[in-house]
Amino acid sequence: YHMKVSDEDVALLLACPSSHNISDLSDLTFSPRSLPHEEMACYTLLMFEDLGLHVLFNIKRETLARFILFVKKGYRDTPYHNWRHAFCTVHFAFLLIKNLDLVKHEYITPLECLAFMVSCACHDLDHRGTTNSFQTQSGTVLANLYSSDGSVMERHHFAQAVCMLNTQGCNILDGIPREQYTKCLDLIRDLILATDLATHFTVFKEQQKLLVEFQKHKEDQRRLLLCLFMTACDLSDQTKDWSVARQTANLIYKEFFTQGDMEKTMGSSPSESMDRDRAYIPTLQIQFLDNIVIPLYGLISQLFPEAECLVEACKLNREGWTVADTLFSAQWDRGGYELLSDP
Ligand SMILES: Cc1nc2ccc(C(=O)NCC(C)C)cc2n2c(-c3cc(OC(C)(C)C)ccc3Cl)nnc12
Ligand SMILES: [Mg+2]
Ligand SMILES: [Zn+2]
Repeated sequence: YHMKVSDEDVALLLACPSSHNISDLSDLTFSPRSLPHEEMACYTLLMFEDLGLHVLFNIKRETLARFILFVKKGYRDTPYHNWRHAFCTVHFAFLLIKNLDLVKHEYITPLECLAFMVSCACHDLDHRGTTNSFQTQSGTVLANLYSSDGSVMERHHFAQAVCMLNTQGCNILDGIPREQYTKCLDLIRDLILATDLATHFTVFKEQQKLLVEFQKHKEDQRRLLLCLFMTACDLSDQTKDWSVARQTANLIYKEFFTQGDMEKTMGSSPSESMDRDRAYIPTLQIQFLDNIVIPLYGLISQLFPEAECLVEACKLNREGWTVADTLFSAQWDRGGYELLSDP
């Protein structure tokens, strides 16, 4: 298992020349999907260092580099839930921390900042491109392990994160005093579990109460805010321009339809979103934006006015889908699906 990341890989990453400097990446509109695949590990290292986390928690640069490379290898080559998605998620956390000045204004503590960045990197580790209900319905090993507690995939992602941290030479938390280490791991667990869509709705009601008057000194309120930020990071492609939002939908439905095909072969009938013969993507995306994405960034922008541009970007993408809808329905019977693929 250890041979997955060689000392040469680590040395290469430590010497990584980056074509942009980190300030180019710090704007809320910057799209991390525009960066070359082979530079993502390097930018992950640079983001952690830019936040000064290695100094605060005396993390050796070599340990951080090895951890990042292990996390990168911990993702499978699925259309959407891959290392690039994890990188985009970490990048958006970086954007929130920098642009909302979260640590400076004491919305989160430095330890919470570290847990937030690590949770984003690890939040979809070893994803197979299938949903929680697919695990349970097809009785996978992961379902046997976790289905009694729900959030099957998210519990697996957390278990994988713990496994990474316990790998020799990768434990970026081993420089932290015992009681802070436990608190950090507990927070990583909550933050990764927060990315289960099924629990999002219940928690979101709680988070809306935060709006009334947010008390920074209350740890449970900061934890709710961090869970809100986790879903915002997970969905951050929706805050970029139309070409990114459309391409992401393309990748997600590639995964969904593959799962639907598998479910058909297994004799069970897939839900509409998973069924390539029934799903109409523009309508599904407009519903997703209206029901989940826009309310989420809307709540964040009520707490942080500087995040208003994120809501505007999501609304523009919603417009994109209404235009696609008119185009699609005009061409739909003639296989308008190709419209989704890149020109
Ligand atoms: C563009 C976009 N469309 C989506 C459309 C539908 C769904 C979906 O899961 N529908 C239910 C199933 C049973 C059919 C998710 C979508 N999605 C996500 C996403 C969000 C997640 O959960 C949080 C982060 C908590 C919201 C968790 C996983 C994913 Cl893939 N990310 N981007 C998207
Ligand atoms: Mg996930
Ligand atoms: Zn994700």
